[in-house]
Amino acid sequence: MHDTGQPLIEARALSAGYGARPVVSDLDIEVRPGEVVALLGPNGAGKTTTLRVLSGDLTPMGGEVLWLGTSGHAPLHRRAREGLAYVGERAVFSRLDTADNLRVGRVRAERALALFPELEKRMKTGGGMLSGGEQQMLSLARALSRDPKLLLADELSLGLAPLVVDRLLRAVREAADQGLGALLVEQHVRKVLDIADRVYVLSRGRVTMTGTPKELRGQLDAIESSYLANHPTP
Ligand SMILES: Nc1ncnc2c1ncn2[C@@H]1O[C@H](COP(=O)(O)OP(=O)(O)OP(=O)(O)O)[C@@H](O)[C@H]1O
Repeated sequence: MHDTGQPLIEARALSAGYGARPVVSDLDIEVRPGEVVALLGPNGAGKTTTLRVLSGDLTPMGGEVLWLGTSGHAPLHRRAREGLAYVGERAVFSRLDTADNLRVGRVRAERALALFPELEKRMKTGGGMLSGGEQQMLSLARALSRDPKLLLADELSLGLAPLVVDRLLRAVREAADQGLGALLVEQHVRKVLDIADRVYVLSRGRVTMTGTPKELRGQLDAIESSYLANHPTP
């Protein structure tokens, strides 16, 4: 456990959604410096909605979000300037090479390569020609190179090979060991539990379980089968 201070972000009795309908309700969630927190749950549980409202991309319908100890709605771009990084869909410019992708993100190449040396041989390769894993390393390198206080990441490892998933999660863990707080929505339940300090499980818009990975180990099967219930196998 690497807890070093007051929460970077805190949701109190938070609800959010689209139109008149809340999709998530009564959320109490916090992330502190130095910790990796996993947000798990089946498709449609409201994980992306939770990240969006925490980031400032969606306005709360009820309750509050405290960002750096201050309550009130601040848009994503303001929170981004203050140290919030959001990694959602792969945001790589396919027509720019890796070096230019870093340049437009105002990231020093050396900094990104220190995080992901495997990108060095791909600096002149167009973003669209990178593998899914390389694209995600580039997205994560761009986010982490700015030394954010908080990382919110939505399915970093979607569709990636297990070794690449390990690599991305290890980079997040190492950044957290240097003080980053991270909230990760992740389908690879067992892998994320290997690096997480705490876990929230969301079901139908509410937190139904919370604890350390050790505390939740005995319930892994239940957590995973709740996913499977929403992913019928062919
Ligand atoms: N922009 C939107 N407008 C209206 N409804 C939305 C919007 N985005 C999501 N929803 C609805 O909100 C609910 C929760 O979606 P959300 O994407 O937050 O869940 P999730 O847990 O991230 O699921 P997934 O793993 O499938 O992305 C779903 O019923 C979805 O249809």
